Amino acid sequence: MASNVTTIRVPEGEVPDRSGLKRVGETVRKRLAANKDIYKLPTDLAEIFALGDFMSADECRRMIEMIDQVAKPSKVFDLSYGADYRTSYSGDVDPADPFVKKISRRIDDLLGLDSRWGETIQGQRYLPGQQFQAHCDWFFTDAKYWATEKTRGGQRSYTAMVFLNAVEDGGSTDFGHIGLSIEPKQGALLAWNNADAEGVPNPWTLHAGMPVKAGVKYIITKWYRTRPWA
Ligand SMILES: O=C(O)CCC(=O)C(=O)O
Ligand SMILES: [Fe+2]
Repeated sequence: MASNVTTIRVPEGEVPDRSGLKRVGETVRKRLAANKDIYKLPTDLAEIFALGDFMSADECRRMIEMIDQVAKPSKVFDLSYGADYRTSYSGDVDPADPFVKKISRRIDDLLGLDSRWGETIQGQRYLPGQQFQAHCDWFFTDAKYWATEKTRGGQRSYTAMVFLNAVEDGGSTDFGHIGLSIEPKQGALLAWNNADAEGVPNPWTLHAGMPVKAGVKYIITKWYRTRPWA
């Protein structure tokens, strides 16, 4: 079962939501190129961007408290993954909460994306030994869940993630095929295009939340679709 964990299944034939993926990529590329605080990670294999101090220490602490209130064992979309695949605890922070709304809008604004395309922000907590093994955030359009997901916003285009604390040891976000490892830094945002410039889901975006060795790791993630999410 665990053997398919790192298998890359590139969609064959027609690529669902290709024009949407291409459009989102162009929108964000243009938007971030005009932002001098943005750092583009040094690779041509995927578009990955970083921004320090996206959230203040106070905002991070407040979000961590909210995550502790909603965190339950994490789920994965593809049930064929093994049991140790995503061992973190996660939960949606209240999308109606004014503070969550503020952070959510700030992410939309940074990327230049329509808030309607964004999923609810998900919080995630990793204790020592917990991890999110290598995966891509885009949906496998040959999987069962796609029948539902295609009607509720379609393919995932962009991912935005914020590290809410520095981790004592471990817990980096690793893009294994590209050879990039990003250490958690409080308030820092990472965002990447899950597709390539042509609108095809990009297997180079394979990434993992590496096991926490000491301390605890908190993050929030916001995934964007190609059409309004519902
Ligand atoms: O925890 C991490 O560093 C990665 C999280 C992740 O891949 C996700 O939320 O999609
Ligand atoms: Fe991910």
